[in-house]
Parts: sequence; structure tokens; C-alpha cells
Amino acid sequence: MTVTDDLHIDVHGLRKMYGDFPAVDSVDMQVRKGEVFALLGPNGAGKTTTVEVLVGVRDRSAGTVAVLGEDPRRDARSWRNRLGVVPQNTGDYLDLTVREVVSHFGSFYSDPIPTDELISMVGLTSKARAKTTSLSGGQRRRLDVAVGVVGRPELVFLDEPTTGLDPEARREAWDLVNYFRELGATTVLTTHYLDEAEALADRAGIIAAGKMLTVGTIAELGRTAGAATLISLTGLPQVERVIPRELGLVETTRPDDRAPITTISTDHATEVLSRLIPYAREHGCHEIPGLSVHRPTLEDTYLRLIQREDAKR
Ligand SMILES: Nc1ncnc2c1ncn2[C@@H]1O[C@H](COP(=O)(O)OP(=O)(O)OP(=O)(O)O)[C@@H](O)[C@H]1O
Repeated sequence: MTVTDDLHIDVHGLRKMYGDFPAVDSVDMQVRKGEVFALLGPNGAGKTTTVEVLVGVRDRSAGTVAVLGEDPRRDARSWRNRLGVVPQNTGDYLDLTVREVVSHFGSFYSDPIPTDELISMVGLTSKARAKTTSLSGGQRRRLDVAVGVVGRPELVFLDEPTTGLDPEARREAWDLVNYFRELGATTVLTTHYLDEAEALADRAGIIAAGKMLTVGTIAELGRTAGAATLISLTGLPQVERVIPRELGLVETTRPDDRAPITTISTDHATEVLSRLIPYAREHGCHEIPGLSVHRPTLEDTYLRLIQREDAKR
């Protein structure tokens, strides 16, 4: 298999203008076969516009786009059948029941997921005979997901699949993503929930103001914004004696009526700890009080990058 076959999405320099406003600007994005890729960003970042271009419902202003090896502009029927799309806003399902809707959309495909199996997968079994007009917002969202994936797509686009869902329904939507992963499908999901990206995605891209700010695995993204690991502790004097400047920056704060808190900001957490532990023992301290190690997380990186981007505007 060549590298190109292995890429289900290959986007270079994507730009989408609304008038003279660049909603998506010079975006590059590659998603490999079988990956779950999250497009993470705040409101108005350009996530939906990007997805709309990739699934062929919106034309682009510039850039090259290949989805399952085809340009979405061609919109070939055989290509569209390989995609599953759950848009943010779906149309009405008229006066039909849940079962009728799922069965109707399934009839467009040669090998749909059996209706009752899919209804159960999205947690709507008790509503199978209910009219769609009687569903709650969250139940309606589950039905949208069922409709989007009924044709066993090779590539699934989920635009904010869990916005408006209660915690249990969110978990069920996550299970569905994992189900498709097990089937070998590729998934692109847009979200502004960091925990969702952390729980589901192999890789994520952080997008703001139409620009892709960074792309990487969740662990890589934790390190992207240059945040150091923070080690903090209380009750040890003069820690800087064993932690030289090149290993980390030691700061001590003295909150009123509490023990001084020492914080070490470092890119060498293991080495710092290996020096701290014998030092603590020398001071008769076998359990270092208040010891915590905070590795930079996706949230740290996300907030830094988004704030940096906001400051530019
Ligand atoms: N049809 C349109 N005409 C003009 N501007 C638009 C249109 N659709 C979107 N925009 C603008 O383009 C920008 C990107 O919108 P988009 O919907 O892609 O963002 P998003 O990241 O999906 O946001 P959200 O998380 O709120 O759904 C926003 O500033 C939005 O106001």
C-alpha cells in the first residue's frame, strides 16, 4: 500500500472565503486510514466549514483536497456512498418513527447495519416506535448519528456529535466511535470538548480563526505550547541547593499561616525527582508533603494557543 492509499484525507492550503472573510485559511490536514482525528477549536474557528468542504457540500476558494483519494468537487455517487456524515444541524424526519427513519436511510446502501442493531447501538431501543417529533434534543442527536453511519462508512464525519447530550448519552456516542474504530473506519470529529478529544482521538488538530495552529497525538499536543512540567511540594528547605538552574526553575511562595510551597518548573522531571528524593531523606522526610507532578496537558496547550491567537486579533 502506498502512502497516498493510506491517507484517507489529504488537504493542502485549504482556504474558504465568505466575501472577504477567510473562514478557513491555509489549512493542511492529513488523516490516515483507521485513525480517529479530532478537529478541536472554539466557536467560529472554522471546523464546520472545513468538514463541509471535505464532504463536498461546500466549495472551497483555494487549496487541494483529496478525500478517499477523490476531490470532493467531483461528488461521485460511489465516493459519497463510502462516507458517513453526521452534520451539526440535520433536516426534519417528518412524521416518521425512529425505526422508519433508520430503515429508510439504510435502504440507500447495499450493506446497511441492521435497523434494530443500530437503534440499540445509539441507545434508542425504547423509542424505536416513537415519532421523531416526540424525541428530546439528545435523542434526536442519537438518531442523527444512526442515520449518518447506517451505510457502514469507511470514513465518518461527526460534527460536534455530543453537543447537547447528557453524560450517559455522550458515553454512548463515544462507544459508537470506538465501534467504528474496531471496524477499521476512519473518523473525523469536530468538538470543543477537550475530554472528548482525549478519550477518542489518536491525533488532533487545534484550529482557531481559520488557522490550524498545531497537529499531533494527544501526548504531543500536551508538549506543543512549550509548557514545562510543574513539580510542587511543601516542607523542604532550600531545594535550589540540589536543583541547579539548568535542570529547572525553583520558586518558593509563603502563603500566610501555611508551610512554604516550592514549585519547580522543569523539562527534566525524572532527573529532578531523582535528586529530590535523597535530599528529602537527608532531611528525615520519607514522604514529601504535598508532592505533585503536573505534566502539561492538552488543556494547557489548547488554552495557551487559543489565548495567543485571541491576543493577535
Ligand atoms: N455561510 C456563511 N456566511 C458567512 N460567514 C460564515 C458562514 N458560515 C460560517 N461563517 C463564519 O465562518 C467562521 C467559521 O464558522 P464555522 O461554522 O466553520 O466555525 P466552527 O468552528 O464550526 O464553529 P462552532 O463550533 O460554533 O460550530 C465563523 O466566523 C462564521 O461566522
